[in-house]
Amino acid sequence: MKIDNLPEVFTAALPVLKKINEAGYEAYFVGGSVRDLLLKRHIHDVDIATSAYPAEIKQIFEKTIDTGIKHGTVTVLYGGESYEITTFRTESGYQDFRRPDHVTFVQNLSEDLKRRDFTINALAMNVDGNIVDHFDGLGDLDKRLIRAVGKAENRFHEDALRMMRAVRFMSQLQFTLEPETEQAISDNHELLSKISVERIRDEFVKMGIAPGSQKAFQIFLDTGLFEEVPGFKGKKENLALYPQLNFSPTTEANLWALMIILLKLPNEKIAHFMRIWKNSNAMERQVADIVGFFDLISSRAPNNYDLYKAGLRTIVSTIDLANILGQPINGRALVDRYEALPIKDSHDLVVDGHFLLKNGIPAGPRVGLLLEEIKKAVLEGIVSNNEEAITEYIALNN
Ligand SMILES: Nc1ccn([C@@H]2O[C@H](COP(=O)(O)OP(=O)(O)OP(=O)(O)O)[C@@H](O)[C@H]2O)c(=O)n1
Ligand SMILES: [Mg+2]
Repeated sequence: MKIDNLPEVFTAALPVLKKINEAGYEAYFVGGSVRDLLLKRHIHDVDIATSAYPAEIKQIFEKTIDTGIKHGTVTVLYGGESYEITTFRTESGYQDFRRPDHVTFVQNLSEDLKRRDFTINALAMNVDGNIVDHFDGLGDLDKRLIRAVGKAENRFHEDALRMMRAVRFMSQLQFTLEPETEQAISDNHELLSKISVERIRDEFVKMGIAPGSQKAFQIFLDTGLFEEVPGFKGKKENLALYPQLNFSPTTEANLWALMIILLKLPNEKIAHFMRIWKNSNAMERQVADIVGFFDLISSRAPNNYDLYKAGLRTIVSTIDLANILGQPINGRALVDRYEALPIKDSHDLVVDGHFLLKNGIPAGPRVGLLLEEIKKAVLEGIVSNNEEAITEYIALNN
Protein backbone atom coordinates (compact mmCIF):
# COMPACT_ATOMS: atom_id res chain seq x y z
CA MET A 1 0.00 0.00 0.00
CA LYS A 2 1.28 3.44 -0.93
CA ILE A 3 -0.01 6.75 0.39
CA ASP A 4 0.10 9.79 -1.89
CA ASN A 5 -0.62 13.35 -0.82
CA LEU A 6 0.77 13.10 2.67
CA PRO A 7 -0.51 15.68 5.14
CA GLU A 8 1.75 18.55 6.09
CA VAL A 9 2.99 17.00 9.39
CA PHE A 10 4.58 14.26 7.30
CA THR A 11 5.81 16.33 4.37
CA ALA A 12 7.52 18.68 6.81
CA ALA A 13 9.39 15.67 8.22
CA LEU A 14 10.36 14.14 4.86
CA PRO A 15 13.70 16.01 4.66
CA VAL A 16 14.61 14.44 8.02
CA LEU A 17 14.02 10.92 6.68
CA LYS A 18 15.85 11.78 3.47
CA LYS A 19 18.91 13.05 5.33
CA ILE A 20 19.07 9.82 7.32
CA ASN A 21 18.64 7.79 4.11
CA GLU A 22 21.39 9.79 2.37
CA ALA A 23 23.76 9.01 5.22
CA GLY A 24 23.16 5.33 4.43
CA TYR A 25 20.57 4.35 7.04
CA GLU A 26 16.95 3.31 6.98
CA ALA A 27 14.28 5.60 8.40
CA TYR A 28 10.51 5.23 8.76
CA PHE A 29 7.53 6.93 10.27
CA VAL A 30 6.18 4.55 12.90
CA GLY A 31 3.53 4.06 15.52
CA GLY A 32 0.55 6.28 16.24
CA SER A 33 1.13 8.76 13.40
CA VAL A 34 0.88 6.09 10.68
CA ARG A 35 -2.20 4.58 12.36
CA ASP A 36 -3.89 7.98 12.65
CA LEU A 37 -2.97 8.87 9.05
CA LEU A 38 -4.75 5.74 7.80
CA LEU A 39 -7.72 6.44 10.06
CA LYS A 40 -7.79 10.07 8.88
CA ARG A 41 -7.53 11.19 12.48
CA HIS A 42 -5.72 14.26 13.73
CA ILE A 43 -1.97 13.60 13.95
CA HIS A 44 -0.26 15.28 16.88
CA ASP A 45 3.32 14.23 16.28
CA VAL A 46 5.31 11.91 14.05
CA ASP A 47 7.80 9.44 15.48
CA ILE A 48 10.66 8.14 13.40
CA ALA A 49 12.47 4.78 13.67
CA THR A 50 15.90 4.26 12.14
CA SER A 51 18.71 1.77 11.70
CA ALA A 52 21.18 4.50 12.71
CA TYR A 53 22.53 4.58 16.27
CA PRO A 54 21.85 7.67 18.38
CA ALA A 55 25.48 8.81 17.98
CA GLU A 56 25.08 8.56 14.22
CA ILE A 57 21.86 10.59 14.26
CA LYS A 58 23.66 13.25 16.28
CA GLN A 59 26.29 13.49 13.57
CA ILE A 60 23.75 13.88 10.79
CA PHE A 61 21.82 16.76 12.39
CA GLU A 62 23.03 20.08 13.73
CA LYS A 63 20.57 20.49 16.54
CA THR A 64 19.77 17.48 18.69
CA ILE A 65 18.73 16.87 22.28
CA ASP A 66 19.53 13.72 24.26
CA THR A 67 15.98 13.06 25.41
CA GLY A 68 16.07 9.33 25.88
CA ILE A 69 19.50 8.11 24.92
CA LYS A 70 19.24 5.00 27.05
CA HIS A 71 16.08 4.02 25.18
CA GLY A 72 17.75 4.87 21.88
CA THR A 73 15.88 8.12 21.34
CA VAL A 74 17.36 11.41 20.17
CA THR A 75 15.24 14.50 19.55
CA VAL A 76 16.13 16.30 16.35
CA LEU A 77 15.20 19.94 15.81
CA TYR A 78 14.55 20.60 12.16
CA GLY A 79 12.62 23.28 10.30
CA GLY A 80 11.15 24.66 13.50
CA GLU A 81 9.79 21.25 14.54
CA SER A 82 11.15 18.56 16.84
CA TYR A 83 11.22 14.85 16.01
CA GLU A 84 11.86 11.87 18.21
CA ILE A 85 14.15 9.52 16.33
CA THR A 86 14.56 6.07 17.87
CA THR A 87 17.00 3.40 16.81
CA PHE A 88 15.40 0.05 15.88
CA ARG A 89 15.25 -1.76 19.16
CA THR A 90 13.72 -4.56 21.06
CA GLU A 91 12.90 -4.39 24.73
CA SER A 92 14.96 -6.83 26.74
CA GLY A 93 15.75 -7.47 30.36
CA TYR A 94 12.23 -6.84 31.57
CA GLN A 95 12.01 -6.35 35.26
CA ASP A 96 8.78 -6.13 37.17
CA PHE A 97 6.71 -6.06 34.01
CA ARG A 98 7.56 -2.43 33.45
CA ARG A 99 9.36 -0.96 30.52
CA PRO A 100 12.98 -2.03 30.66
CA ASP A 101 15.78 0.21 31.85
CA HIS A 102 17.91 -0.72 28.92
CA VAL A 103 17.16 -1.78 25.39
CA THR A 104 18.86 -3.89 22.77
CA PHE A 105 19.31 -2.35 19.38
CA VAL A 106 18.35 -4.53 16.44
CA GLN A 107 19.38 -4.37 12.82
CA ASN A 108 16.08 -4.28 11.01
CA LEU A 109 12.68 -2.71 11.10
CA SER A 110 10.87 -6.00 11.30
CA GLU A 111 12.54 -6.90 14.63
CA ASP A 112 11.53 -3.48 15.92
CA LEU A 113 7.89 -3.81 14.87
CA LYS A 114 7.63 -7.25 16.50
CA ARG A 115 7.97 -5.80 20.01
CA ARG A 116 5.27 -3.17 19.56
CA ASP A 117 1.98 -3.48 21.38
CA PHE A 118 -0.87 -3.69 18.86
CA THR A 119 -1.01 -4.52 15.14
CA ILE A 120 -2.44 -1.09 14.33
CA ASN A 121 0.54 0.48 16.14
CA ALA A 122 3.07 -1.73 14.37
CA LEU A 123 2.78 -0.06 10.98
CA ALA A 124 5.62 1.88 9.37
CA MET A 125 5.86 4.17 6.35
CA ASN A 126 8.93 5.14 4.32
CA VAL A 127 9.75 8.41 2.49
CA ASP A 128 7.82 7.28 -0.57
CA GLY A 129 4.64 6.70 1.40
CA ASN A 130 4.94 2.90 1.21
CA ILE A 131 3.35 1.17 4.18
CA VAL A 132 5.17 -1.68 5.91
CA ASP A 133 2.70 -4.04 7.56
CA HIS A 134 4.02 -7.33 8.94
CA PHE A 135 1.10 -8.17 11.25
CA ASP A 136 -1.94 -7.27 9.19
CA GLY A 137 -2.44 -4.01 11.00
CA LEU A 138 -4.18 -2.74 7.86
CA GLY A 139 -6.68 -5.59 8.07
CA ASP A 140 -7.30 -4.80 11.73
CA LEU A 141 -7.79 -1.12 10.95
CA ASP A 142 -10.47 -2.19 8.47
CA LYS A 143 -12.07 -4.53 10.99
CA ARG A 144 -11.67 -1.90 13.70
CA LEU A 145 -9.88 -4.31 16.01
CA ILE A 146 -7.32 -3.89 18.79
CA ARG A 147 -5.15 -7.00 18.51
CA ALA A 148 -1.81 -7.63 20.19
CA VAL A 149 1.23 -8.26 17.98
CA GLY A 150 2.06 -11.97 18.20
CA LYS A 151 1.26 -13.66 21.47
CA ALA A 152 -0.71 -11.16 23.56
CA GLU A 153 0.54 -12.47 26.88
CA ASN A 154 4.15 -11.80 25.88
CA ARG A 155 3.34 -8.21 24.97
CA PHE A 156 1.65 -7.64 28.36
CA HIS A 157 4.56 -9.22 30.21
CA GLU A 158 6.90 -6.79 28.47
CA ASP A 159 4.85 -3.83 29.64
CA ALA A 160 1.72 -4.37 31.70
CA LEU A 161 0.54 -0.81 30.98
CA ARG A 162 -0.34 -2.08 27.51
CA MET A 163 -3.46 -3.68 29.01
CA MET A 164 -4.70 -0.19 29.89
CA ARG A 165 -3.59 1.06 26.48
CA ALA A 166 -5.82 -1.60 24.92
CA VAL A 167 -8.95 -0.22 26.57
CA ARG A 168 -7.78 3.35 25.99
CA PHE A 169 -7.45 2.76 22.23
CA MET A 170 -10.82 0.96 22.20
CA SER A 171 -12.35 4.11 23.60
CA GLN A 172 -10.48 6.67 21.49
CA LEU A 173 -10.85 4.81 18.20
CA GLN A 174 -14.18 3.13 19.01
CA PHE A 175 -12.65 -0.24 18.11
CA THR A 176 -13.44 -3.65 19.55
CA LEU A 177 -10.96 -5.87 21.34
CA GLU A 178 -9.90 -9.07 19.62
CA PRO A 179 -10.97 -12.03 21.83
CA GLU A 180 -7.52 -13.60 22.38
CA THR A 181 -6.11 -10.22 23.36
CA GLU A 182 -9.01 -9.75 25.77
CA GLN A 183 -8.44 -13.21 27.23
CA ALA A 184 -4.76 -12.40 27.79
CA ILE A 185 -5.78 -9.24 29.69
CA SER A 186 -8.18 -11.24 31.87
CA ASP A 187 -5.42 -13.78 32.57
CA ASN A 188 -2.81 -11.14 33.36
CA HIS A 189 -4.72 -8.21 34.82
CA GLU A 190 -2.89 -8.49 38.14
CA LEU A 191 0.32 -7.40 36.46
CA LEU A 192 -1.12 -3.91 36.23
CA SER A 193 -0.42 -3.51 39.95
CA LYS A 194 3.30 -3.28 39.07
CA ILE A 195 2.75 -0.10 37.08
CA SER A 196 2.98 3.39 38.55
CA VAL A 197 -0.30 5.13 39.34
CA GLU A 198 0.66 8.12 37.17
CA ARG A 199 1.01 6.00 34.05
CA ILE A 200 -2.24 4.15 34.78
CA ARG A 201 -4.01 7.44 35.44
CA ASP A 202 -2.98 8.92 32.11
CA GLU A 203 -4.42 5.94 30.25
CA PHE A 204 -7.52 5.81 32.43
CA VAL A 205 -8.26 9.48 31.75
CA LYS A 206 -7.69 9.09 28.01
CA MET A 207 -10.09 6.14 28.07
CA GLY A 208 -12.68 7.94 30.17
CA ILE A 209 -12.95 11.13 28.13
CA ALA A 210 -13.07 9.53 24.67
CA PRO A 211 -16.26 8.70 22.75
CA GLY A 212 -16.12 4.92 23.16
CA SER A 213 -15.60 4.99 26.90
CA GLN A 214 -18.74 3.05 27.84
CA LYS A 215 -17.73 -0.04 25.86
CA ALA A 216 -14.10 0.25 26.89
CA PHE A 217 -15.12 0.60 30.53
CA GLN A 218 -17.15 -2.60 30.24
CA ILE A 219 -13.96 -4.44 29.20
CA PHE A 220 -12.03 -2.67 31.96
CA LEU A 221 -14.56 -4.25 34.35
CA ASP A 222 -14.92 -7.67 32.67
CA THR A 223 -11.18 -8.35 32.47
CA GLY A 224 -10.60 -7.43 36.12
CA LEU A 225 -8.29 -4.51 35.28
CA PHE A 226 -10.41 -2.29 37.53
CA GLU A 227 -9.31 -4.27 40.58
CA GLU A 228 -5.73 -3.10 40.14
CA VAL A 229 -6.36 0.63 40.17
CA PRO A 230 -6.69 2.91 43.20
CA GLY A 231 -9.99 2.84 45.04
CA PHE A 232 -11.89 0.53 42.67
CA LYS A 233 -11.31 -2.92 44.13
CA GLY A 234 -14.56 -4.60 45.16
CA LYS A 235 -16.64 -1.79 43.62
CA LYS A 236 -17.75 -3.58 40.47
CA GLU A 237 -21.45 -3.10 41.20
CA ASN A 238 -21.09 0.65 41.53
CA LEU A 239 -18.87 0.91 38.49
CA ALA A 240 -21.20 -1.25 36.38
CA LEU A 241 -23.40 1.83 35.94
CA TYR A 242 -20.73 3.50 33.84
CA PRO A 243 -21.36 1.50 30.64
CA GLN A 244 -25.06 2.49 30.85
CA LEU A 245 -24.37 6.21 30.77
CA ASN A 246 -25.83 8.34 28.01
CA PHE A 247 -22.42 9.55 26.84
CA SER A 248 -18.82 9.94 27.92
CA PRO A 249 -17.54 12.81 30.02
CA THR A 250 -15.48 15.21 27.94
CA THR A 251 -13.28 16.63 30.66
CA GLU A 252 -10.94 15.05 33.16
CA ALA A 253 -12.62 16.85 36.06
CA ASN A 254 -16.00 15.45 35.10
CA LEU A 255 -14.58 11.94 34.74
CA TRP A 256 -13.35 12.08 38.35
CA ALA A 257 -16.58 13.65 39.56
CA LEU A 258 -18.48 10.85 37.87
CA MET A 259 -16.32 8.21 39.51
CA ILE A 260 -16.87 9.79 42.91
CA ILE A 261 -20.63 9.82 42.37
CA LEU A 262 -20.75 6.23 41.10
CA LEU A 263 -18.60 5.05 44.01
CA LYS A 264 -20.91 7.01 46.34
CA LEU A 265 -17.93 8.48 48.16
CA PRO A 266 -18.87 10.73 51.07
CA ASN A 267 -17.43 14.26 51.01
CA GLU A 268 -14.71 13.50 53.51
CA LYS A 269 -13.29 10.76 51.29
CA ILE A 270 -13.02 12.79 48.08
CA ALA A 271 -9.61 14.28 48.84
CA HIS A 272 -8.17 10.88 49.68
CA PHE A 273 -9.56 9.34 46.50
CA MET A 274 -8.12 12.13 44.37
CA ARG A 275 -4.74 11.77 46.06
CA ILE A 276 -4.39 8.01 45.71
CA TRP A 277 -4.79 8.63 41.99
CA LYS A 278 -1.95 11.20 42.29
CA ASN A 279 -4.09 14.03 40.99
CA SER A 280 -2.92 17.64 41.36
CA ASN A 281 -4.32 19.88 44.09
CA ALA A 282 -5.93 22.04 41.42
CA MET A 283 -7.75 19.02 39.95
CA GLU A 284 -8.78 17.92 43.43
CA ARG A 285 -10.35 21.32 44.14
CA GLN A 286 -12.09 21.50 40.80
CA VAL A 287 -13.61 18.05 41.26
CA ALA A 288 -14.69 18.77 44.84
CA ASP A 289 -16.43 21.93 43.60
CA ILE A 290 -18.29 20.03 40.89
CA VAL A 291 -19.37 17.22 43.22
CA GLY A 292 -20.42 19.80 45.83
CA PHE A 293 -22.53 21.77 43.37
CA PHE A 294 -23.98 18.56 41.93
CA ASP A 295 -25.09 17.49 45.42
CA LEU A 296 -26.57 20.93 46.00
CA ILE A 297 -28.66 21.02 42.83
CA SER A 298 -29.75 17.44 43.47
CA SER A 299 -31.21 18.46 46.80
CA ARG A 300 -32.66 21.94 46.19
CA ALA A 301 -32.92 24.79 43.73
CA PRO A 302 -29.74 26.90 43.88
CA ASN A 303 -30.16 30.53 44.92
CA ASN A 304 -28.15 33.35 43.37
CA TYR A 305 -25.51 33.20 46.08
CA ASP A 306 -25.01 29.45 45.33
CA LEU A 307 -24.53 30.26 41.64
CA TYR A 308 -22.12 33.06 42.46
CA LYS A 309 -20.02 30.83 44.71
CA ALA A 310 -19.98 27.95 42.21
CA GLY A 311 -18.84 30.11 39.28
CA LEU A 312 -19.50 29.53 35.60
CA ARG A 313 -16.93 26.76 35.06
CA THR A 314 -18.34 24.61 37.84
CA ILE A 315 -21.92 25.30 36.79
CA VAL A 316 -21.26 24.28 33.18
CA SER A 317 -19.36 21.14 34.24
CA THR A 318 -22.12 20.17 36.62
CA ILE A 319 -24.78 20.59 33.93
CA ASP A 320 -22.76 18.23 31.69
CA LEU A 321 -22.42 15.78 34.55
CA ALA A 322 -26.15 15.77 35.23
CA ASN A 323 -26.77 15.11 31.53
CA ILE A 324 -24.31 12.23 31.47
CA LEU A 325 -26.10 10.74 34.47
CA GLY A 326 -29.46 11.24 32.80
CA GLN A 327 -30.69 13.61 35.51
CA PRO A 328 -33.16 16.16 34.19
CA ILE A 329 -31.85 19.67 34.66
CA ASN A 330 -32.54 22.95 32.90
CA GLY A 331 -28.94 23.90 32.22
CA ARG A 332 -29.74 26.85 29.98
CA ALA A 333 -31.79 28.44 32.75
CA LEU A 334 -28.94 28.05 35.25
CA VAL A 335 -26.42 29.62 32.88
CA ASP A 336 -28.82 32.46 32.05
CA ARG A 337 -29.33 33.12 35.74
CA TYR A 338 -25.59 33.13 36.30
CA GLU A 339 -25.03 35.55 33.40
CA ALA A 340 -27.64 37.90 34.89
CA LEU A 341 -26.01 38.06 38.34
CA PRO A 342 -25.19 41.66 39.35
CA ILE A 343 -21.71 40.58 40.51
CA LYS A 344 -19.52 37.66 39.35
CA ASP A 345 -16.70 38.03 41.89
CA SER A 346 -15.87 40.19 44.88
CA HIS A 347 -14.09 42.80 42.74
CA ASP A 348 -17.41 43.53 41.09
CA LEU A 349 -18.86 44.70 44.40
CA VAL A 350 -18.52 48.50 44.60
CA VAL A 351 -17.52 48.39 48.26
CA ASP A 352 -14.68 46.59 50.01
CA GLY A 353 -13.24 46.22 53.51
CA HIS A 354 -11.65 49.66 53.43
CA PHE A 355 -14.98 51.20 52.62
CA LEU A 356 -16.58 49.51 55.64
CA LEU A 357 -13.77 50.65 57.95
CA LYS A 358 -14.10 54.22 56.67
CA ASN A 359 -17.81 54.01 57.39
CA GLY A 360 -17.37 53.20 61.02
CA ILE A 361 -17.29 49.38 61.12
CA PRO A 362 -14.62 48.45 63.68
CA ALA A 363 -11.71 46.35 62.40
CA GLY A 364 -12.19 42.64 63.08
CA PRO A 365 -13.99 39.57 61.80
CA ARG A 366 -17.25 41.54 61.50
CA VAL A 367 -15.83 43.29 58.42
CA GLY A 368 -15.56 40.05 56.44
CA LEU A 369 -18.94 38.79 57.60
CA LEU A 370 -20.66 42.03 56.75
CA LEU A 371 -19.07 42.09 53.29
CA GLU A 372 -20.42 38.59 52.68
CA GLU A 373 -23.87 39.70 53.89
CA ILE A 374 -23.76 42.67 51.50
CA LYS A 375 -22.78 40.38 48.64
CA LYS A 376 -25.74 38.11 49.37
CA ALA A 377 -28.10 41.06 49.54
CA VAL A 378 -26.79 42.41 46.23
CA LEU A 379 -27.07 38.98 44.61
CA GLU A 380 -30.62 38.49 45.84
CA GLY A 381 -31.55 41.95 44.55
CA ILE A 382 -32.27 43.36 48.02
CA VAL A 383 -29.65 46.09 47.58
CA SER A 384 -28.32 47.71 44.42
CA ASN A 385 -24.61 47.50 43.80
CA ASN A 386 -23.91 51.18 44.48
CA GLU A 387 -22.32 52.97 47.43
CA GLU A 388 -25.38 54.94 48.44
CA ALA A 389 -27.69 51.93 48.61
CA ILE A 390 -25.08 49.87 50.41
CA THR A 391 -24.39 52.63 52.95
CA GLU A 392 -28.07 52.78 53.70
CA TYR A 393 -28.21 48.98 54.02
CA ILE A 394 -25.30 49.02 56.50
CA ALA A 395 -26.98 51.71 58.57
CA LEU A 396 -30.20 49.70 58.75
CA ASN A 397 -28.51 46.41 59.54
CA ASN A 398 -25.97 47.45 62.12
N1 LIG B 1 3.68 0.50 26.02
C1 LIG B 1 3.92 0.78 24.74
C2 LIG B 1 3.97 2.12 24.32
C3 LIG B 1 4.23 2.39 22.99
N2 LIG B 1 4.45 1.37 22.12
C4 LIG B 1 4.79 1.66 20.70
O1 LIG B 1 5.27 2.98 20.57
C5 LIG B 1 4.42 3.76 19.71
C6 LIG B 1 4.32 5.18 20.21
O2 LIG B 1 3.82 5.19 21.54
P1 LIG B 1 2.80 6.30 22.09
O3 LIG B 1 3.15 7.63 21.55
O4 LIG B 1 2.73 6.11 23.55
O5 LIG B 1 1.39 5.83 21.51
P2 LIG B 1 0.72 6.11 20.15
O6 LIG B 1 0.35 4.80 19.55
O7 LIG B 1 1.56 7.01 19.32
O8 LIG B 1 -0.63 6.81 20.57
P3 LIG B 1 -0.87 8.37 20.85
O9 LIG B 1 -1.64 8.83 19.67
O10 LIG B 1 -1.68 8.39 22.09
O11 LIG B 1 0.46 9.03 21.01
C7 LIG B 1 3.11 2.97 19.70
O12 LIG B 1 2.36 3.24 18.53
C8 LIG B 1 3.59 1.55 19.76
O13 LIG B 1 4.08 1.11 18.50
C9 LIG B 1 4.40 0.06 22.55
O14 LIG B 1 4.59 -0.85 21.75
N3 LIG B 1 4.14 -0.22 23.87
MG1 LIG C 1 2.40 8.91 19.99
